[in-house]
Amino acid sequence: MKNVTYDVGVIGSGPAGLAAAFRAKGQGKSVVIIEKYLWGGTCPNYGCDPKKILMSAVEGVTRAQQMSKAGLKGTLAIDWPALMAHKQTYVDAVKPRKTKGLDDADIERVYGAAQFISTDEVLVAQADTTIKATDWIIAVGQRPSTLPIRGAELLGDNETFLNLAEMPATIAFIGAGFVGIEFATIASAAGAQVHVIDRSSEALSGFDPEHVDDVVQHLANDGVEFHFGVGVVAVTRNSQGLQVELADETSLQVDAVFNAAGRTGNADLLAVDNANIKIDEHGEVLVDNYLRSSNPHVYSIGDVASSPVPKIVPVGNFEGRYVADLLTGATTAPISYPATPVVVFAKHRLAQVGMTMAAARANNYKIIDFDVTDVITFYRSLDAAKVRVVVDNNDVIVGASVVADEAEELINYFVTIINTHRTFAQTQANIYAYPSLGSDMADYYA
Ligand SMILES: Cc1cc2nc3c(=O)[nH]c(=O)nc-3n(C[C@H](O)[C@H](O)[C@H](O)COP(=O)(O)OP(=O)(O)OC[C@H]3O[C@@H](n4cnc5c(N)ncnc54)[C@H](O)[C@@H]3O)c2cc1C
Ligand SMILES: NC(=O)c1ccc[n+]([C@@H]2O[C@H](COP(=O)([O-])OP(=O)(O)OC[C@H]3O[C@@H](n4cnc5c(N)ncnc54)[C@H](O)[C@@H]3O)[C@@H](O)[C@H]2O)c1
Repeated sequence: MKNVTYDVGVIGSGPAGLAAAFRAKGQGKSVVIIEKYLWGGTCPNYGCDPKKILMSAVEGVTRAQQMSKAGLKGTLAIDWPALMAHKQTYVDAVKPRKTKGLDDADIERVYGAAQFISTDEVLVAQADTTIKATDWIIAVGQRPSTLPIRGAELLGDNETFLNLAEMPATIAFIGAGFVGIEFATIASAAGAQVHVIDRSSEALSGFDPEHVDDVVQHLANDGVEFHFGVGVVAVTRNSQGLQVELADETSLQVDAVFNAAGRTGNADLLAVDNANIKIDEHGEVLVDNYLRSSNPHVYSIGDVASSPVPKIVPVGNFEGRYVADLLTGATTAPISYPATPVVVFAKHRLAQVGMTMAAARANNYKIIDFDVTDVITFYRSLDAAKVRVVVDNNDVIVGASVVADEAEELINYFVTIINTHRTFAQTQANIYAYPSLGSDMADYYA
């Protein structure tokens, strides 16, 4: 058994863990990082990045469909195996790139599942190693929640969907959250007949309901069938494939079913009791506003931290850098998050940042609607685009929601506007390239 000691130990090599490791090492700490599965974690291997690559083909098909009314002839179709091969070239390069980056930075890597054996020590049995660290950072992410239904073992998840060799003819997604809506978009564009089932009455909770309706309607127009307000009771195999039994006593016959019903933290697998670390019933580490757990030398960041912020890559990065700065004394302040944009990569993207529309209504803030369909960027590709903005009592922009082909880019302008506390008039202080998403903003209030 090998016994080693470091200043900082990081468990999990996803976006959060890597950000912490590089920052702590860059500030002079000795650092070890432990990974039990794929170096780089969820996002680049079986999350955001492969999804966004598959989405490129969807974007191409969508743009061609829109332009078929305006001078573009012919139809485009997704060649799934070829698209998957393209995706895989990206994913295959992740591990060598991440491990080389760690090696070049002189950050020690250990492969295997970590478990705490005392308040400052971890065992990685697969590597026959125990590791002591002055401070530990838990960045072990989340896994798909297990659905409490009969036949749960027949369901695929985000990883199996993003590795499908062939697109099944009919698919059901359980859950109309981020994963269900994004994967339904991809599967539908690739030719599958798609069902989305959600026990709640609407998709994408937390987003502006009217903009969510637009996203759902765009998908429904393409033939995606939504089943809201009904749970799944069981999934069973029969001679034609899989049968999904719904709580309203109807059933669906499909070729594949995917669990998109939420995720649960991985901290329950870390033997946290041995280190006096408290976790909640969702497998997430309870943290204070320094991201410190109940053990003062153990911190938690990214998806597995029980913090009130979206579980997305840029938040994990931000938290990783913050905790490293805390450990090196570069900061002593509690964590404070800037405006954080979230995006649903549906057929027409839905993005929001800052104050939600629900909070705006509760605060009696003004909500301004812009139908920007006729503004040059959206007009040229016949995109039905909408922007909704919240301003406070001083006309300062404090929130925005966008449904548009390029919402994930447009929302970034609002990130800067909100972080710099600008009014609409003050956004005219910048000159943006014309015509572009930036210059379009002048038209919003022209
Ligand atoms: C399908 C999908 C699409 C997504 N799309 C987006 C998107 O478009 N934009 C966005 O911002 N976010 C997206 N996300 C969310 C994003 O992937 C996560 O927020 C991000 O990966 C979290 O980073 P993390 O470092 O906290 O955890 P992870 O990336 O999950 O990394 C945790 C790592 O810890 C390892 N680990 C777990 N337990 C142990 C252990 N005991 N010992 C050692 N290692 C361990 C895991 O193997 C994993 O590699 C998506 C997620 C999914 C599932
Ligand atoms: N674009 C992005 O940034 C992106 C993309 C994918 C995932 N993510 C991250 O991953 C997390 C998980 O995403 P997700 O879509 O799995 O979860 P989610 O929480 O966004 O949505 C889960 C949905 O499943 C429904 N549901 C739960 N249990 C159910 C049941 N038994 N039967 C039917 N419906 C049920 C819920 O009502 C909800 O609508 C997100 O919170 C997000 O942070 C982000």
